[in-house]
Amino acid sequence: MLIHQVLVSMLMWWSEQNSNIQLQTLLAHGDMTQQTLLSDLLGLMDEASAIAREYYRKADELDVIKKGDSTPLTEADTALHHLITGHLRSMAIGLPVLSEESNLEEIATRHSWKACWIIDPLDGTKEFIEKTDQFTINVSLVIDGRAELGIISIPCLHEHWVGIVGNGAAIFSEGKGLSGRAVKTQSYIPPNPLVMLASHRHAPKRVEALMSSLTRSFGEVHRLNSGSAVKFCDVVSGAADVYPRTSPCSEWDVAAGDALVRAAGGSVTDREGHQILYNQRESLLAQPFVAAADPMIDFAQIIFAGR
Ligand SMILES: Nc1ncnc2c1ncn2[C@@H]1O[C@H](COP(=O)(O)O)[C@@H](OP(=O)(O)O)[C@H]1O
Ligand SMILES: [Mg+2]
Repeated sequence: MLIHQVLVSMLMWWSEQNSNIQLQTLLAHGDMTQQTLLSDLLGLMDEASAIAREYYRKADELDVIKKGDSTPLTEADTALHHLITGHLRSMAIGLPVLSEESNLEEIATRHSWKACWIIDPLDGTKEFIEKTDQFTINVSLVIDGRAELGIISIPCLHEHWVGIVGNGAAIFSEGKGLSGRAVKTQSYIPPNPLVMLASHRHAPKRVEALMSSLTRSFGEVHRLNSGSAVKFCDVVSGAADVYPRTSPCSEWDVAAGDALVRAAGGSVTDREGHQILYNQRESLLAQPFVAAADPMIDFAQIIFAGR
């Protein structure tokens, strides 16, 4: 075998043995493998992304409703919610779904769920309405409170970013099935400037406070703005080193990115440096967290100590 063929097959973690024990146990119930699961999910995300783009083309004409937390809702959010929840519920592993657009009745028993899908059918609805291209579709599989699998689809790039904790992460192009390219996070190398992610909507004071705590440890800190869960993909791609979040968001905004970044070799922790648990509390609002490309740096301590 040629060296490059050996390298390519080594990088294709998704065609190898699934070493995520939690996922293995769950898939055994549905007689599924990691490959059949991913192939099914990529087909679903192809369809969802195409529908998202159709709505995006006519975004100026969509009715926008303000929700309780004052975030917007469009017909696109609702259509994607129905498509994705319907498909996930019908899969052989038969798991419940917690979606940003679920009604209270659908998730009334959520605390008794050992495993579930947590999804945001359209993350970055404001970006969608304002046509910045930076909206995503987030799907995560949570087992015993931990995000084990995450997919962030970016319809405007025709890409699906996928991670399974313990196995790896990869980028799959739309319509190309399982022929993807593996990705790993990169270590921070001093004295390079540290790149910190934020959104242009986040309160300036909050962003400045985060930047100054990082400046004390790293010297030069650059800010990169991205909308929605694209920020997690930026951590994985090497475009940024760290994504600290103290502004409000919900568990469906975080879980897929959490699994993706950890699967790619990075870290995602709460302010105490602990792994994030999902669907465990009364509130579905996410706690402050930090996602980082280099897991050897204790960003939680640097950012949150003394706050
Ligand atoms: N006041 C608030 N409460 C809860 N979540 C909020 C919020 N303001 C913004 N968000 C969340 O932040 C997401 C956008 O993140 P960012 O500002 O980093 O791009 C929104 O995703 P949706 O568009 O899915 O609602 C929304 O869920
Ligand atoms: Mg969202």
